[in-house]
Amino acid sequence: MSTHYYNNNPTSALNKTDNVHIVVAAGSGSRYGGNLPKQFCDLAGRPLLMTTLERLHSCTPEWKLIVVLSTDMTDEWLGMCKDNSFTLPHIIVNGGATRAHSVKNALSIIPQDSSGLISIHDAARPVITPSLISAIIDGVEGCDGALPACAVTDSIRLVGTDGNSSAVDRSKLRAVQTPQIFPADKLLKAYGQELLPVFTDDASVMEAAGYTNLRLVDGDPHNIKVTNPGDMAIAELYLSLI
Ligand SMILES: Nc1ccn([C@@H]2O[C@H](COP(=O)(O)OP(=O)(O)OP(=O)(O)O)[C@@H](O)[C@H]2O)c(=O)n1
Ligand SMILES: C[C@](O)(CO)[C@H](O)COP(=O)(O)O
Repeated sequence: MSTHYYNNNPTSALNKTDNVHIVVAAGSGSRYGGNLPKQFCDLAGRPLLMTTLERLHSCTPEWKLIVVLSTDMTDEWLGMCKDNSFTLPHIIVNGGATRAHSVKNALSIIPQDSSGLISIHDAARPVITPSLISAIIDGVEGCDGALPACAVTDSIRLVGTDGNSSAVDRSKLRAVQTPQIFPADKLLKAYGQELLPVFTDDASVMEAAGYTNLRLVDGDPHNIKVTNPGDMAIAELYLSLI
């Protein structure tokens, strides 16, 4: 796996006490569609990923940034950075077959004796705010990790294999967002296990490894994941409001 230190000095890239944001941006954006993965599509005049990175950095300027990119998009991303005079230092790591594998690749460059915090954030969630990040960081204290979650506002039905469905008590459900933040030592251990398709987020990886003391903090309904066509316009609107 190659590692690219964008606008940074590789010898001073990561120390064991560093706090790190891992921004996963190696997906193909199949639900969003189009020729370019959504994280490189235009949001307010430049590639979405730049907004995500800048907002994370402005909330936590001392945290290091790792960006996970598919190998076939790395040169294109570097070109976009040049074209947009985007100079924020970040380390680029190759993506994996699934989101979880992309995270694992990023973790492979973190010092194994790291004592910092690691945040994992979807590139596709550009409307991240300082107050949400602060609440999650505060939430990690004394826990195995902290993650933002929102109450579900639609009614929910569970669909069986026979096509029948039944109502579910939505008061017990939460929709989970990112960033999800964990002590590095625990996260590194958790990602040592075999990665299963059911691991759709990092909290599920931690839980499967026995780290069940996970604190849910109030999520932000504006912190949407750009997933389907139309979501970009909503994200742009939300950015203009916050
Ligand atoms: N192999 C993968 C798959 C996803 N991601 C990242 O994980 C985040 C959440 O995934 P999702 O929104 O599902 O993105 P895609 O996988 O690109 O979308 P789709 O499922 O529609 O193809 C995104 O920022 C995406 O780039 C990643 O880094 N590596
Ligand atoms: C990590 C996540 O954004 C939390 O809601 C979500 O699980 C990602 O799912 P996706 O299918 O990879 O978009």
